[in-house]
Amino acid sequence: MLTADLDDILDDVFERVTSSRIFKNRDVLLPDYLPNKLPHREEQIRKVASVLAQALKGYKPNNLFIYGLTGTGKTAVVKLVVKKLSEKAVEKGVKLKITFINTKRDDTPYRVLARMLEDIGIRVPPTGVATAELYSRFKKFLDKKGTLMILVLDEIDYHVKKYGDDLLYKLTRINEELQRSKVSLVGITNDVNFTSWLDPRVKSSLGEEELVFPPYTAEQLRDILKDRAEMAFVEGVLGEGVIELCAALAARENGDARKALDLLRISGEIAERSGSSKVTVEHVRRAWEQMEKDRVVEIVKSLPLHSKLILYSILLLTKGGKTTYTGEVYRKYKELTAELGIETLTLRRVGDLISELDMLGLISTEVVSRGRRGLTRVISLESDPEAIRKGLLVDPTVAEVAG
Ligand SMILES: Nc1ncnc2c1ncn2[C@@H]1O[C@H](COP(=O)(O)OP(=O)(O)OP(=O)(O)O)[C@@H](O)[C@H]1O
Repeated sequence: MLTADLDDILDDVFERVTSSRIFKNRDVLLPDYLPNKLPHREEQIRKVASVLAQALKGYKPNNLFIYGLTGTGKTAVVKLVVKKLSEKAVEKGVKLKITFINTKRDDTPYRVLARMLEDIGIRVPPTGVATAELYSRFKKFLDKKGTLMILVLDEIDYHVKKYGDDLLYKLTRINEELQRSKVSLVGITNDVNFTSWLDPRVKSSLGEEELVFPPYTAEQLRDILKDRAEMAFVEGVLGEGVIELCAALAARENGDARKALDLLRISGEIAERSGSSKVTVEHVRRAWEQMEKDRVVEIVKSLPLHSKLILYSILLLTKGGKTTYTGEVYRKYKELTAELGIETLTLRRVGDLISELDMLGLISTEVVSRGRRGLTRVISLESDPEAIRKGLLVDPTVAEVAG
């Protein structure tokens, strides 16, 4: 390609984005944007605020445990409340330190402790100090400050599943070892079974106060989307039924506001790329399809190797919309493992992995009778073959057999 062509293309793209006829401010639809208003979360805001407001009187707030499915506004509510709370604390001259840590991003005990130290102004090298040492430094320096700390641990299940509840145990006991400071914990998770990972003492201490965030209904999502759409889109570009369709589709997916907002944003992006002056329900349908494909790619990428090889066998055997069955899949899978020179799982284990692929919605299976030869499962592909292929080929081992 000539450089001039490239310049033309980029100029065209930049021009289109900067002079968008669709978006006024696309960023307000991104997941990290924190709106000033959270419709249909008044009750949760009130509860979080009333627990944490004790800090303004100089008392240690009770620990708080928050549970709710993904996209139900847990992070947004807590962030909004702590933002206002720290403003109030400054206004009232109350010593309060609020630290927010996402333990999916800062997942190791080292990183969590390092972040806590950094937040009270102590620099920590990225590695090389024992975590026990970090913990005692934290206690020492926090106590020197004589302050109240609210420590929010978002997506706490990631940390606990990987590293156990040691750190959480220490943190729930920390006040017994502090003289002049106090720490309150706010744990957030979207995993219903999270507390089964916890020692009963940690569970009861973290859950001094508990709060559940219910999924949003389609009507509630509509209100949320309307508010954000006003800030995000140029007036009048949203076609009839766009918000309603986004809300209805996301309501079906466990009332997930993040998904609803993503859907609205991607619909706008598709409208923009296709040079349309309006966002229509057709753009929403295309955006939904694209999100579904992206979801499939992500699920496939995260499968273990043997599941990928089984799925790849199914992909080959169901070309052109055909169906296949367990015995045939097992033969193909055996060929692949032989070609790679790796162990072959038993037929029984492969049968289990096929059931898992079914549960993930990637394939569908139906048990049929083959007369005297017993039962077998008829297998067909349930998700987009291209998306499955794309997810599989990211794995170099699968790419090797795919030639
Ligand atoms: N009531 C609401 N009003 C406006 N926006 C909302 C509301 N609830 C959630 N959102 C938005 O939806 C997105 C997801 O919300 P949030 O991150 O708070 O969900 P979450 O429950 O913490 O999800 P996860 O468990 O996946 O972390 C964010 O962009 C947030 O601003």
